[in-house]
Amino acid sequence: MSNKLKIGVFGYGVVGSGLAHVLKNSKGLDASIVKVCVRDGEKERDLDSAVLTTNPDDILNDPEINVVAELIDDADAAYQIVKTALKNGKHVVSANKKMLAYHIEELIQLQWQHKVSFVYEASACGSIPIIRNLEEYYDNDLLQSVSGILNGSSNYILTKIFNEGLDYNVALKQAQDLGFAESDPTSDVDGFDTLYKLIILTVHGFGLFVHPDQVFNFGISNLSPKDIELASQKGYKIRLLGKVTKVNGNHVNLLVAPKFVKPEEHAYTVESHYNGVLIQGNFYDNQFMYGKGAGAHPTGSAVLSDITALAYDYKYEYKKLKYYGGLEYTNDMEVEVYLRYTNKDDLSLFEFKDISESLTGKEFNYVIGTLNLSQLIKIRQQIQGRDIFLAYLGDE
Ligand SMILES: NC(=O)C1=CN([C@@H]2O[C@H](COP(=O)(O)OP(=O)(O)OC[C@H]3O[C@@H](n4cnc5c(N)ncnc54)[C@H](OP(=O)(O)O)[C@@H]3O)[C@@H](O)[C@H]2O)C=CC1
Ligand SMILES: N[C@@H](CC=O)C(=O)O
Repeated sequence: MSNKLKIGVFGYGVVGSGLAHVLKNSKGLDASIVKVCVRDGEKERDLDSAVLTTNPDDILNDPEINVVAELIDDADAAYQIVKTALKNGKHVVSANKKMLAYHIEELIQLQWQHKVSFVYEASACGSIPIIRNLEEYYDNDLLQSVSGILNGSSNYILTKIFNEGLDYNVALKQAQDLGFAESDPTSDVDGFDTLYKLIILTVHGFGLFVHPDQVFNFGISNLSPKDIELASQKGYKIRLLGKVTKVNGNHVNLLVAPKFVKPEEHAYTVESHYNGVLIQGNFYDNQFMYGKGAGAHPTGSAVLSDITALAYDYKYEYKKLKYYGGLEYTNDMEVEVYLRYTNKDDLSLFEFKDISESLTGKEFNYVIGTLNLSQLIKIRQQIQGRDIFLAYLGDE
């Protein structure tokens, strides 16, 4: 892009203010924030009132603004903003994984149609440049799986519980106060945030659009001290993982669930709000990326990196979509799971093919066994609200 970057920012919360801070502290980029649109014009902010607005059109219809940074916590409003910005010929940077998970296919088409760039590195794994790497380096057929800890808040909570014995709700409150959690933190703890990120990584890693409803996701909100005790006795930690795997060469599966993690696995070492992504491929085997997955400055840095890329006319090429299509989604996969349940009738919902370990007691019942993921998808509405906890075993 030959022109100076004139940025219109939507949102001045954790990420928006983080971007302003890192931009102020980075030299050599000819870019400035000329307008910031927020929801509440009355809030106290460290911003010149001349740049502040509550009217989206002040950015979307300003011909001087050539880059829109969409950093708000409302996915529906974000979708409208991003669509209009692209249609108005503006380059767009976004951090909004929920919006992307539901609308990425349409927004990719729109950016092509209007010949602008749409980049969103901050939407997956905070400061880890995973999307750019999937685009540029893992741009061939060798990639077999991408898995890991994609959510900083849940990892922060699990670390605090395991390492310090902190109460779940206290740890969650800390994650919120530190700016790691989503405005609705159920997205973090119930695995939706991980799911949205995994969907984005699947587009870039495997060239496949998967609707969030197709994927089984389970979170950590039902975790009990008994689960932690059992995992610890076996020498495991519990971590919330997202995993996309190529199956039998022409299918792809996505899974989001807590996992019993062994000391020799990469995820075992990932603590606090850090994320860790394991990339597995033919011939190169395992590669691991690690970094801060949430918070103002790590995420602001990822947004700044996208803005800098725009200065060099960077666009995602979506090579996997264009040249490696043909993969289909499947949930027909065997998984080994740990299921802890309170009500004995709940066990009958699960069609275990074999059970390797079980315990039935007054207050604590569990089984470890194998079942098919497609069966879990079928019963996912039924298991909601029940006092059960589920974690998978097997490879990370
Ligand atoms: N926090 C993090 O670590 C990370 C967050 N993200 C993503 O970044 C985005 C922003 O998150 P975060 O900064 O934490 O959220 P915050 O809640 O801290 O800030 C949200 C901001 O959006 C503004 N806003 C909400 N709706 C509108 C609207 N319709 N028009 C204009 N402004 C609006 C709010 O305005 P007001 O201040 O007036 O309320 C606020 O400034 C989300 O999509 C999130 O998922 C991605 C990676 C990491
Ligand atoms: N709430 C998210 C923020 C970054 O994506 C997380 O905790 O990872």
